[in-house]
Amino acid sequence: MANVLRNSAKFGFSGVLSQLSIHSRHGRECVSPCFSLQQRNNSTSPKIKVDLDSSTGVAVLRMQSPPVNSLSLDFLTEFCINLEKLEMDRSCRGLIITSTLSKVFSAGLDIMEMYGKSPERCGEFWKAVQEMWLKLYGSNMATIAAINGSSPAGGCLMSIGCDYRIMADNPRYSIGLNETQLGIVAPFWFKDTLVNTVGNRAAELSLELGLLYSAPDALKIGLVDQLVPEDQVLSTAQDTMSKWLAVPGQNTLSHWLYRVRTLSLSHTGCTGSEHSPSHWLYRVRTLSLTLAVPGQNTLSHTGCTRSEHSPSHWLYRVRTLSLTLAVPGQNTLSHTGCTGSEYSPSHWLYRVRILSLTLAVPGQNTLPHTGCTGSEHSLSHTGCTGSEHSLSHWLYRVRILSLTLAVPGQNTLPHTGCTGSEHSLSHTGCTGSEHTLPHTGCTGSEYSLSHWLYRVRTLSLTLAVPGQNTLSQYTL
Ligand SMILES: CCCCCC/C=C\CC(=O)SCCNC(=O)CCNC(=O)[C@H](O)C(C)(C)COP(=O)(O)OP(=O)(O)OC[C@H]1O[C@@H](n2cnc3c(N)ncnc32)[C@H](O)[C@@H]1OP(=O)(O)O
Repeated sequence: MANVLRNSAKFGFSGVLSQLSIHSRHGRECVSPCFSLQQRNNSTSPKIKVDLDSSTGVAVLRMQSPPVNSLSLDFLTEFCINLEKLEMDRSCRGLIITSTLSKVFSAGLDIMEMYGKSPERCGEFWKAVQEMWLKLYGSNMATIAAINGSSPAGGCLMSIGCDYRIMADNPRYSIGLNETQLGIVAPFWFKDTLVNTVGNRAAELSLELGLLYSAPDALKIGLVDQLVPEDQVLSTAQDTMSKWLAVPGQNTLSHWLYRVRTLSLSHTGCTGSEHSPSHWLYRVRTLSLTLAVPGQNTLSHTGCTRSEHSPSHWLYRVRTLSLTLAVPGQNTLSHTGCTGSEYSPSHWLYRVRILSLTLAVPGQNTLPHTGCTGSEHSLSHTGCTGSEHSLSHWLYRVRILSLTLAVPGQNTLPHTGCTGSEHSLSHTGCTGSEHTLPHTGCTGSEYSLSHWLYRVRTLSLTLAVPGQNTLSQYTL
């Protein structure tokens, strides 16, 4: 195994990656996802077995592809077809995913798919990986991963694509997104899903170091929700599922409202070729940026229908949408002007993303605004000088600053042109009535920094709700 992995890295994952991303963006469009899935399923013996209990509405999907349930194109195709069938079967409300193999849930993406293959095949493969995640994470069924063995990389992605994870209490089993250890950069949606599961810091550490966690450690960081003796993994999943299915409207509210963080736009009623995952995964960012622009956050952008207009739906959804996805569709490394060693994947890809998120003030957070030049590799591209260049200073401050700036109508970077006093709140450069404080109804002692740093965070979140972004509606 080690040889396979070493060879894979040696023969150029980066080349494969670039081939794949090019192909994904320009590849042929998929007329019907279902049709294309069926077309490319060439396997003979089933790698997936599904049993649906019509009395409970719960299906158990068993992965049975020795030796390690690696996610090959055939495997993924079969997996997606089965998922799609269950999704369309209204009697099925819950899905449990498990493995028939001893010791392994899934070894993740099939390494053999990742070198020595034609660009077309790589494109198909990568599309299938995305489809697997989109279908799973976007499922209307309650989903539980019954992890009865090791689950590295893509296996972990599959697990965190589910609503709940029960793992065999065996310290020899491991789980995690270890791609970095293989010289592969986990795509942003792997990262987002991990962040949703374990939080920012744990995800950052995990991805930068490519960590695999033993079952007990995985429980500690929240990567799995429960450990049970190996022979009870499935029965516990079945018991747990009944709790999920007992939640009123489980297929809608509780399930969706909290999960849409990453997938939000696939939920927006788009049809036809727009379903093509590669298309979506790359475009969603740009589209969502639009949604995050104050004054343009209208529902019509998302194709939502009446029932989706319910406030609770939107309050949760748009809030996370605008924060999470308020990433300029272009905050890739090329925009930051990074070169050479700065591409070091584990460090930059994960950190820059956070940084650029911070700078994601709609409409104004483009680097051209910051007048960046050569030195833009550092955080100085925000135009700040002197001691502000210190990295730790910026990484922590900019985050707060940008929240402040995210207040509609006041979040203009051109306003910043900060000088001297920019360490104070006046660094937004606002004057007179533009001062943010009068807008928010704050007075006197409320101007104090600590007050602001903590309050503005909440305020700006609130303001990101479409149609309600008016300060007058809030009594502070
Ligand atoms: C396309 C570019 C985009 C990249 C973005 C996403 C990137 C990556 C996501 C991934 O999922 S990459 C895959 C990462 N997977 C791993 O690191 C897991 C590696 N495997 C293991 O750690 C172990 O095999 C195991 C799962 C813990 C099981 O251990 P066990 O001791 O039971 O079995 P082994 O002897 O190691 O393996 C048996 C047999 O299976 C082959 N194999 C294992 N993993 C894979 C795999 N991922 N793909 C293909 N084949 C795999 C292994 O070579 C052995 O084969 P033989 O030597 O018996 O022929």
